[in-house]
Amino acid sequence: MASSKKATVSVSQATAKSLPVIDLSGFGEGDAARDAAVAHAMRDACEDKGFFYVVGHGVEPDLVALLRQQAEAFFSKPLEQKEAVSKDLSACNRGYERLAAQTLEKGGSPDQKEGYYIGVEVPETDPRVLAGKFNHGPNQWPVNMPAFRQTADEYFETMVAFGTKLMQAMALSLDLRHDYFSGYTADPMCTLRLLHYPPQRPNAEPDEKGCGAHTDFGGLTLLWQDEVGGLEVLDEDGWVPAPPIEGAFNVNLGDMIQRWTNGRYRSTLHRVINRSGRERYSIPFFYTGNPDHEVRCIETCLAPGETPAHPPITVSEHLQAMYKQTYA
Ligand SMILES: O=C(O)CCC(=O)C(=O)O
Ligand SMILES: [Fe+2]
Repeated sequence: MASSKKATVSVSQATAKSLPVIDLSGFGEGDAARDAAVAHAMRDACEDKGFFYVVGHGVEPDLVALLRQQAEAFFSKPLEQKEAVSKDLSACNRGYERLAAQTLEKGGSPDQKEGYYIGVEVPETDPRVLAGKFNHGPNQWPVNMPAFRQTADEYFETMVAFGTKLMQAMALSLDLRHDYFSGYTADPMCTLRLLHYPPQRPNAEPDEKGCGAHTDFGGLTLLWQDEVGGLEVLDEDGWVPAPPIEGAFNVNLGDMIQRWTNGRYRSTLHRVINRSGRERYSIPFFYTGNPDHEVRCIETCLAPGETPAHPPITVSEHLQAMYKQTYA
């Protein structure tokens, strides 16, 4: 990727020591030394903050731009049209979530963002839906926006492949076989979320944010953010910016990975404050894995004599517990 060199330079200036850039190009293509180098960089990043940038991921910039365009077109519609595909109408958390519907920071003000959730398309007649399986079901799609659905579907598929590759790199980083997570990456139930943040209001409550301080629930989050900025990550010295780098994704680990690695790999607090005075768009993709897969403390994450801090749990059980906490 032509932009990766330039990108590496700009982040080291922007966020000082905080967030590394990992170049995924060539990973998993038969060059053991290259794979080891990626795994090594990933281990350092995951043990530190679990927050890093990825370039060389192979996601086409045009695809991202198209989805960003579709997101803006949808969020620009009148509220009644957006509410016609409200998440409240879905039994599996798909569709539109209005401004201030979520409060990610415990005890904080509601988040100044609106969103749209898309998941794996599972028809109403599927036995898993009939059995009431958590978060399984059909998506909702806005009417008269065929490109919205088409682009989201294509993006979803691309991001599943990207996330699967990162899980292979993570396995190597933990001194495991590259396919250690294959049960988790088989039929993953991921969530694509389109987000729109209006500019921070001048008369806002002092604690008001686009997205309150939180850690992500699940596995990997692969975040594309536009050029506006506003994402911040908590570090030893306080909140540090995680500014956009053209062509790079922000990747961070969720609580489930922290649990899986017995705390060796980190899920870190982050938040968004859109101080730019402009509209901000971002597209997080939550790679949460196979819902039935068992998350059991990884053996290479236990020091001699150490015992797991948590009992085994399935991906689905973990996610349900987390959803209950934020939407309670
Ligand atoms: O919009 C962003 O930059 C971050 C969003 C986020 O942290 C989340 O959706 O979990
Ligand atoms: Fe997040």
